[in-house]
Amino acid sequence: MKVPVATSAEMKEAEKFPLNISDFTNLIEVANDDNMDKNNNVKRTDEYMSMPWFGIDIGGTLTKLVYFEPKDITPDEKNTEANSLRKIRKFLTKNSSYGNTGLRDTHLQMDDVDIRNRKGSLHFIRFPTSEMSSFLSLAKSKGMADLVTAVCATGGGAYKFEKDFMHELNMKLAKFDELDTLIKGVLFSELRHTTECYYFNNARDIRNSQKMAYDFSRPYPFILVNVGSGVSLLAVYGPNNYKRISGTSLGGGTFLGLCCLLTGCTSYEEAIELATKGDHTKVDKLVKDIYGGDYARFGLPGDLVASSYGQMHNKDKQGKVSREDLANATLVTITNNIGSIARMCALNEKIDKVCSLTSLNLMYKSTNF
Ligand SMILES: Nc1ncnc2c1ncn2[C@@H]1O[C@H](COP(=O)(O)OP(=O)(O)OP(=O)(O)O)[C@@H](O)[C@H]1O
Ligand SMILES: CC(C)(CO)[C@@H](O)C(=O)NCCC(=O)O
Repeated sequence: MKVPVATSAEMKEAEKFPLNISDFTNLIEVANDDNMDKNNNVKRTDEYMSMPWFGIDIGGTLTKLVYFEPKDITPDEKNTEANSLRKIRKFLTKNSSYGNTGLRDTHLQMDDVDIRNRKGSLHFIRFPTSEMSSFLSLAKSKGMADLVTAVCATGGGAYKFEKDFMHELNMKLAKFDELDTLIKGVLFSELRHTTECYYFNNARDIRNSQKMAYDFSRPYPFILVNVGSGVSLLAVYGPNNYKRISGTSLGGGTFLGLCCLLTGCTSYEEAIELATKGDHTKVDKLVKDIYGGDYARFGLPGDLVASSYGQMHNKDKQGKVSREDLANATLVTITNNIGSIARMCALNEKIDKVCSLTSLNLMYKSTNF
């Protein structure tokens, strides 16, 4: 595969940009007929939109719903507010679970957010995409269809489920590209100085390393690694200037799928719990298992994984590993592989900043409406 490489002009251009609030005034996109082309792709973003404000990111594994709760409602507004709108606001903000599988991540809530001259809170709700039909039924029973005729949507599911939204809720999906949205989401949360962007100092000795805030005030250029079900790698040169440079199908979905197969676990939470307790060195073949120590000539330390799952061809060893070890090895395999690809991309692009974004620790990537 040919990997596109940044020209020196592109690199120079990229370095000029500091992070700038004016880039994000279009965060609330407007979903209405005038604003969408015949395929419901959004054309313009500069109009007023009536409440409620929602955005939905329908991914291959998880659907993420973001809801803006206005906190500056005037008494007048309260009086004229539709009863159904008030009910929906209460339903979403007073509960933390919805139906059988919907959950609100209260720890991710963003308060005192200014959007389109309104002050309020952003609430983040998620459910498995496989439960889309239950979500549509719930949304219908709560009267969503009476209040909203179009909702801004991203992720592959915005395309896949477009007809279902129309059929079940009579609701249009105003579609935004998932990678455009991803970048806006990253820059939006960074602007709020929430130190969502961090790194580990002394990362080689992870048990003694500390989590440090990363100063993202002059971000460009950077490589963005989006670990969803699959993985996309982007080279970002400016708020509206990026390219998708690579991808891999070995992502979060692979971790979860392999873990379920290998350990019999049935949920992501269980898979992560197991992985946290296990030891991958019982499963993998390390450099020292092959060399008896380091492979010094090429700088490969003895503790480096030489071959993922490399001990598992041996029946005796298979009998000695636990479910925890297998889950840990799966996590290490997937994350090491993503790390290697990210490093290769960074070298190719001559970019020294790599930012990884992942639901594996439940960060939300899109804050688009
Ligand atoms: N509660 C959860 N249930 C399922 N997977 C989870 C959960 N929490 C984190 N994950 C991990 O996050 C991954 C999904 O990440 P994300 O939501 O970013 O992807 P997606 O948007 O569904 O996929 P894609 O962008 O590839 O379409 C899963 O594959 C899994 O590894
Ligand atoms: C298909 C998407 C973009 C959907 O989010 C993602 O899952 C992905 O980037 N997968 C990896 C595809 C590849 O091998 O490049």
